[in-house]
Amino acid sequence: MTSKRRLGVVLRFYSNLLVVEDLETGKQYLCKLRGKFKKQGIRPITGDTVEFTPIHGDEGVVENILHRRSELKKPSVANVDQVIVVTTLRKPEVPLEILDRFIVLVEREKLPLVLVLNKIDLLERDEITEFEKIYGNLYPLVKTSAVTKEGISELKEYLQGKISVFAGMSGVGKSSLLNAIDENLKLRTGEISEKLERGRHTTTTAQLLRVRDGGWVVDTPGFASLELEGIEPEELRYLFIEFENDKCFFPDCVHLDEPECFVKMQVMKGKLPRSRYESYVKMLKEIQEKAFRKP
Ligand SMILES: Nc1nc2c(ncn2[C@@H]2O[C@H](COP(=O)(O)OP(=O)(O)OP(=O)(O)O)[C@@H](O)[C@H]2O)c(=O)[nH]1
Ligand SMILES: [Zn+2]
Repeated sequence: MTSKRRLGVVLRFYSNLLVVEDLETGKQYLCKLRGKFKKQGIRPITGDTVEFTPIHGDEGVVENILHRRSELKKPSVANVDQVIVVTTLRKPEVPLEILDRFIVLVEREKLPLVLVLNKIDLLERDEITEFEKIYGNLYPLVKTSAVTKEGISELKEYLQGKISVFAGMSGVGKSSLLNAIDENLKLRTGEISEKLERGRHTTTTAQLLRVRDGGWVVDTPGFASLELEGIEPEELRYLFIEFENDKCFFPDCVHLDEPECFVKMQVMKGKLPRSRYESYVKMLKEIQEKAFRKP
């Protein structure tokens, strides 16, 4: 029996066992951890790339964790490549301020963002155009309908070869989009986990689901809490990526009441969307108030 080490991605956990997908063959292995991990106090998390040795059949042992490119805390997933922020303008009408909050939180994690405007089957042409005017130049924007399937293949292309987290307010259609992308997504947990689920093991951590045409999606939405916890008042302006913060008269300008503020001038001239600026001001005031209330 050959026991060559292979590279895999951690899909999910069952107490002390983990399911690893071979990066080359796509085959899934139920793995144990080498004892050294416990001694060293290190544990792989969902999304980690690991070196593992197949033992027999579909079992293996994890030998090493490779360098983590990124680590999201809620849900706890390593190596997330991008966040897909889904929003809608009707049913529900997601306030732009809520969308901007999602964007700020993703920017804070320094993760690439793809914006999805879903339920376009419910929208008039000019509603879409207006939305595009604000966000079209900031982020890749995919317009979709889980009902008519418009934009689904474009969205699939963004998922190719990447680990993606979906985010967005309740009811915008995150699950519906995943179903439209791959109708087996919810079921595709592999034979290994079926075997386990018949036992009493359950998985409590986030899981990666394999997308049929390539890529993985995290099974739990990201950024469930829209708290701006930990963001400094001086930091917020950099999370609005279109603000040209270095052009104001005062270098530390936070674009509120300072004179000769370039950002406010741009809003006045219509070169910067008012809604984005208003979201910024609301969030800034909220952060400032919290900072003030701190003992
Ligand atoms: N008209 C229309 N309805 C849609 C579309 N996508 C989803 N819906 C409907 O919107 C409702 C909510 O969709 P879900 O996929 O459950 O939304 P979600 O974002 O996963 O919601 P949470 O699980 O609460 O976070 C369902 O009734 C869907 O059928 C769409 O593109 N067009
Ligand atoms: Zn300014």
